[in-house]
Amino acid sequence: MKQFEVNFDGLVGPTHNYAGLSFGNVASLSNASASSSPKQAAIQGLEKMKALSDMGMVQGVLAPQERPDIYALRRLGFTGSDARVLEEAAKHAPAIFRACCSASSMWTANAATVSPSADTADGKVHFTPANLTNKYHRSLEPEVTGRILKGTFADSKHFSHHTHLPDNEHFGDEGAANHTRLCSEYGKPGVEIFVYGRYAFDDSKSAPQKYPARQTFEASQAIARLHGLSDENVVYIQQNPDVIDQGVFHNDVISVGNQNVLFYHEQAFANTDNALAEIRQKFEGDELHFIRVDTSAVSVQEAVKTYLFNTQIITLPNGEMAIIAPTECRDSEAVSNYLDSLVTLNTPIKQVHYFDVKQSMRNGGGPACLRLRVALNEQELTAVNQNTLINDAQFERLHKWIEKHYRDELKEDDLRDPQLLIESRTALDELTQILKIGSVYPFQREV
Ligand SMILES: N=C(N)NCCC[C@H](NC(=O)CCC(=O)O)C(=O)O
Repeated sequence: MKQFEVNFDGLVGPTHNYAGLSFGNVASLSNASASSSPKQAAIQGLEKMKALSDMGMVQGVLAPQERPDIYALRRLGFTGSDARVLEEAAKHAPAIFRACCSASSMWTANAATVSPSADTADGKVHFTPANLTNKYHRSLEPEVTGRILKGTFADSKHFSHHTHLPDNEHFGDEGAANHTRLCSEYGKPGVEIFVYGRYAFDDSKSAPQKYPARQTFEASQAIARLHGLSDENVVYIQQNPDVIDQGVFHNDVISVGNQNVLFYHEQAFANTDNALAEIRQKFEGDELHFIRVDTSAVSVQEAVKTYLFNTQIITLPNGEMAIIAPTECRDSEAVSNYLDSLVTLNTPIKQVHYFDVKQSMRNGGGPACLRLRVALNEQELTAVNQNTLINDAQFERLHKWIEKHYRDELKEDDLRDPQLLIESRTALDELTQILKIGSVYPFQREV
C-alpha cells in the first residue's frame, strides 16, 4: 500500500498582524506594531502549498480562525453590540484586545500532535489539539482547531480525535512543534520523539531562567498515552534550557526530523548522547542519519534569525529528500554555505528550495511552523475531506477568495474597525463552503 506524509498548511487569516505577543519569540517582539499585509501573507503561504503540490507532494490546507475573537472579549466582560465590544476593549484593555486579534492559528505545527496509524494501539490516526496555555492569545485556539480537524479528518473508521489537555501550565502543550517522528517508511512503525522544555511536577529538574518553557514533560507523556503509543516507540528528550533562553521557543526552531534523518543543532538537547542512543535502539530500520550542525558552523543566534531548522525536510516522489527553507537562510552567508555543502554530503538530503514567507517569519513562523504533518496510507488519504487537498482548481479558488476578501495592509488601529469583523466573517463563511468543513466558527453556530 502507498504511504504519504501530507503537509496540512494553515491558511493565513484575514486579520494577520504583528502585536508583539510572544515573550521568548524574538521575531514577534521585535516586529510589534509594524503594519502587516494579510493578503500578501496568505498568498505567500498558498504559493508554498502550490509549489509543494507541484513537486508531487500531497498537500492539504487547514482553515484559519476568526479574529478578533468577540466571544473571548465577551467572556472577559465586554458587552453590547459587536462594534461596542471592539471599541470598549480596544480603549480600556488594549493589550487584551490585541491578544484577541492574533491570527496565530496560521502556524498549524502548533495545531495538534498527530500519531499515524502504524504507531497507535487501535490502528487509527490520532489527533490531540494543542492547548497552547503559555500564551493567552494562543490559548484561544484549541476548541475551534478541534472542529477544523474533525471537519478535515471526519471518518471515525480511520481517525480518532481527543480533547486538548487540561488548560493549565502543568500540561502546557504546543503540539507538533515539539514532536517529530523517525521511521524507515511513513507507513511502518516509527519512533515518536517528544521534546519538552521542563518538568511541571518536579522542581528539582533544570529549566530555563529567562524565557518560558512552553511544553512540559507531563503533557508529552499524556499525549503518548492518549494516542496509545508503546514505550518501545517513544523517546522523550529535554530541550536544552540554555537555548530556550536564547529564543528557541519551540523544538522546531532547533531541530527537525524526516524518515531516517534527524537534523539538529549541537546545542538543541539537554542530554544529546543518551537521547540519540535511545533513538538508535528503538528505530526499526538499517540506516539512520543524525545530521548535527555545530555552533562553529552556525550559531544558535544565526539559527534563530534564519530559521535553518524550521525548514521542512520532505521526501520527494523520487525518494530524494529536499529542504524547504525560508529565503532568510539564503541571505545568511553562514547558513547558505552550510546548506550548499549539506546537499553534497552522504545523506538523503539532495536539494534545497527557498521560499519567501517573510510575513510569517516576522512573527517567528518559518516554513515548518506553517504546516501540520499527517502520515497517511492510501485508504486514510481517501478518507480525508478531499476539498482540503490542494490541486490546481482548489489553488485557483483559494487565490481568488484571498484576492476578493483580504486587505492589502493592516495597521494596529484597523483591528477595532467593525467592518473588518464583518469582512472576516464573510470570508470565513465562504471558506467553509469551499473546503466543506461544516460550521466550525462560533458565529456560524449562534442560534
Ligand atoms: N515554531 C512554531 N512551530 N510556530 C511558530 C509560532 C509563532 C507564534 N507567534 C506569535 O504568536 C506572534 C504573534 C504576535 O506577536 O502578533 C508563537 O510564538 O506561538
